[in-house]
Amino acid sequence: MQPIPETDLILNPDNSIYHLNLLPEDIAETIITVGDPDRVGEVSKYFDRIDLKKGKREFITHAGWIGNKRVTVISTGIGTDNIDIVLNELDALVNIDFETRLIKEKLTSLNIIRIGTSGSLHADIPMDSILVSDYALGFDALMNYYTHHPDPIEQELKTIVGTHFSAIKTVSPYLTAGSKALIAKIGYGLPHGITATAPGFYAPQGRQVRAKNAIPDFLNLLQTFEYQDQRITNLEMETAGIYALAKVLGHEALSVNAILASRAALKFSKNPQKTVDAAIQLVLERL
Ligand SMILES: O=P(O)(O)O[C@H]1O[C@H](CO)[C@@H](O)[C@H]1O
Ligand SMILES: O=c1cc[nH]c(=O)[nH]1
Repeated sequence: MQPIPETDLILNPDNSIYHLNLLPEDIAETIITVGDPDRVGEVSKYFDRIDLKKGKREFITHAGWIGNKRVTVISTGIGTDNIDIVLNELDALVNIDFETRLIKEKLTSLNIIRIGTSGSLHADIPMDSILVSDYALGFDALMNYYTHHPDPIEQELKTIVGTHFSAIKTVSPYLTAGSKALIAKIGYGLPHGITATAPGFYAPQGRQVRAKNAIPDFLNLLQTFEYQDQRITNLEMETAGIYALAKVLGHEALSVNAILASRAALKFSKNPQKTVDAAIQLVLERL
């Protein structure tokens, strides 16, 4: 095995990983990701003890303890381009020996739980609810750059989805399941479905402010997808990248969505912080 060159695995002068600015001993095996850097403190304020605060750019990390469980919370910023960085660097922190630059013989599988905000596509998933992503469907380009192998159920759903969205010539959506173990442990009793991950917030989520949409019926296409007991429930910007890269790298991943927008009712939450806080408390209680 050849050592990974310093152009591919970049370490800072203090041996921390390039963007996250973290050392291997800084992270726990349970990682909560949030998009907004300000949400990191909203999670860690519930820790019994915080023993690490670090950051660089939009990647803010707090680590600490809930009872005798060590937990890390890290912000990803917006979009799957940032997820590429966060997932690869978290994986490197546990699975690459920074001294030898070799992949470790014994690999560690992290539990990665996103607490994000999202918009619901259906009237029966109201604003201010909390939803868990059984699957994530990426309309972004990230996974075109990685070798990945959908399992038979993912492949079947991906094919049906591809047919449903075949009018959109420029994208080939990718689909990955969330961790069954984490869904059972943390997602029980919550509304659930396929989360669509968009490469933007406005036209890529069917919004129109001034710039005109090239795919005017995109929202309707999302809302009308149905296959067996699955439908596309909500829209956000990171989950598909997390689910797909976590699977490629051998980690367990779950996305918990605080629903702030109801695209069916054309309404946005009047108290988003309360809903986000409810999602944070729910996840921490079930960890
Ligand atoms: O609240 P976060 O986690 O950032 O998630 C959602 O909010 C952002 C857009 O406002 C996107 O990142 C989207 O995925
Ligand atoms: O509608 C929404 C709400 C939050 N975040 C998104 O990406 N979309």
